[in-house]
Amino acid sequence: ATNSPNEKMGVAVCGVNGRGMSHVDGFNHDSRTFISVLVDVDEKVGQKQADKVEKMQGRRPRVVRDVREIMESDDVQIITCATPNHWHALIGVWAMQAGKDVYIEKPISHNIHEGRALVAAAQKYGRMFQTGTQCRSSVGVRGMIDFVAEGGIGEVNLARGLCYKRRKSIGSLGDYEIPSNVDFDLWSGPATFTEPKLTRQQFHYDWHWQRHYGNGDSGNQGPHQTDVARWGLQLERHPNKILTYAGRLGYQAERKDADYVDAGDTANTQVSIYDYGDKTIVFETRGLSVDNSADTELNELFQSTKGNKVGVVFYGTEGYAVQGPSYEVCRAYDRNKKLIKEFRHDNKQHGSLNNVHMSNFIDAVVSRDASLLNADARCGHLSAAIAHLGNTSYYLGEGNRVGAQEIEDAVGGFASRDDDAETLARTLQHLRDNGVDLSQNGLSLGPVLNFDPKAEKYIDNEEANAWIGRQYREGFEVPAAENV
Ligand SMILES: NC(=O)C1=CN([C@@H]2O[C@H](COP(=O)(O)OP(=O)(O)OC[C@H]3O[C@@H](n4cnc5c(N)ncnc54)[C@H](OP(=O)(O)O)[C@@H]3O)[C@@H](O)[C@H]2O)C=CC1
Ligand SMILES: O=C1CO[C@H](CO)[C@@H](O)[C@@H]1O
Repeated sequence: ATNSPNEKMGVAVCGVNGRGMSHVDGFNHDSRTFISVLVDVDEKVGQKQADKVEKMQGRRPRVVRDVREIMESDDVQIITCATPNHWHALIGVWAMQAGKDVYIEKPISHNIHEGRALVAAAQKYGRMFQTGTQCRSSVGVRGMIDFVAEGGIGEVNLARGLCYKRRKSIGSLGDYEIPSNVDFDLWSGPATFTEPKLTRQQFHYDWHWQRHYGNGDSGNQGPHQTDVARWGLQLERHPNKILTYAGRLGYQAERKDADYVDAGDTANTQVSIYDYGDKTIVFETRGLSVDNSADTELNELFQSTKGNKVGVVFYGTEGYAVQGPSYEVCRAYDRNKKLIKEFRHDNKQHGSLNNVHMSNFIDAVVSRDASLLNADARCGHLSAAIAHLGNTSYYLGEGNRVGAQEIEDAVGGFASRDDDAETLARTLQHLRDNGVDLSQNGLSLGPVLNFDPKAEKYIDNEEANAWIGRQYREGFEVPAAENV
């Protein structure tokens, strides 16, 4: 390691309004790298954050708006991406084609086609690729996963991921002015323009809840937890069958206006069931309040009846293992829910999770050994795909607002290791607790999707296959895996 910027590897961070500054922290913290460029389509955001980086490392990074400008730069060896989701894959593919190593935020893709392209590009160009799922570098999570693998809670065939995270309405659907500093053409990139162009009040962050750019909370918070679920169940593949019931509900009650239309179009309440043959993952998203909910067992396992619950529960024949509520702490319980073991990532002792995950990536970059990576492209692809598969079932059934009985019948006929009727009953109770009138605004039921994990296509379902990719704008096409 050296203190001379010239002898360190230069890092360009793309998208620095929020998460990108954690990338800055992580790479600034590692003595092998320095921040050479900030890329942001909002020049003002880029300059403001460059002031901070200059104070941090004593050298001002260049600020550019268009990521294409840095592909040939000699002071850029690594490109990281914390832009909105619809840009992740294209930046990743372009960077790897240009010979850069990449650190890409979760979900690494906006759709399955993009995840495939990233996996292929990393392989073809021999680049190091780390996914921003930092739980993979948590000593606590790893300890729990090892414990589960050694049979610590018996045989395990079911994991439940939870994103119970309060998300208020993002404001009414409208026609809003694009902030003057933003180059909207560039911001949109691979996403075709909508008409009107901007339909949400807050430009930043709330794109997560518009499917054109984001993937809802199942694709935002979700990939952290589905990744842990997949890891613990040792599932290095896609599922065979998927079923979702979901809706964007409760905002009329929240706003006390029966006609209120929120600008988001991703589900804020969603249960997706993934059948992997011998194992099941269930992922539950709840954006309405879960305070004092009727989820007796989950309340016990998370040791709380209040606030958000973000984590994973593994159900074993001899007990339970739980990641959450933080990424640092995991616990194992016996069948009577008596605590038997705790696993911790101690930020003081082990280093902050964020930084450790980035240093793991830098280790691989320096040694050119991809086997060191805690979350490579395929890992990121499989976990992001879980969100895309579940959302596709929702989008295809959206708006049918079927009754509870119809959902119960559908989940009853679906091969699952979960008590599906109980999960449905809890979900319905949760909605009632939040003032949702289920006779008017019920959940929608998606079709069962049969998926070919090898071909990465839905079986005999062209409507679903249309969601594998998207219509790209000219100049912003994410190539097919075969053409990267
Ligand atoms: N691993 C983790 O724990 C976390 C991961 N994330 C992930 O990070 C990503 C960003 O989230 P967040 O920071 O909250 O979102 P924000 O909307 O706050 O920030 C995104 C930034 O990216 C900029 N941007 C948009 N397009 C481009 C582009 N083509 N090139 C360069 N910059 C661009 C935006 O510009 P403009 O200023 O014009 O809007 C904005 O500054 C998400 O994908 C999210 O999933 C987020 C939080 C935690
Ligand atoms: O990864 C993430 C975890 O939490 C953040 C804050 O809610 C999310 O927005 C984010 O994208």
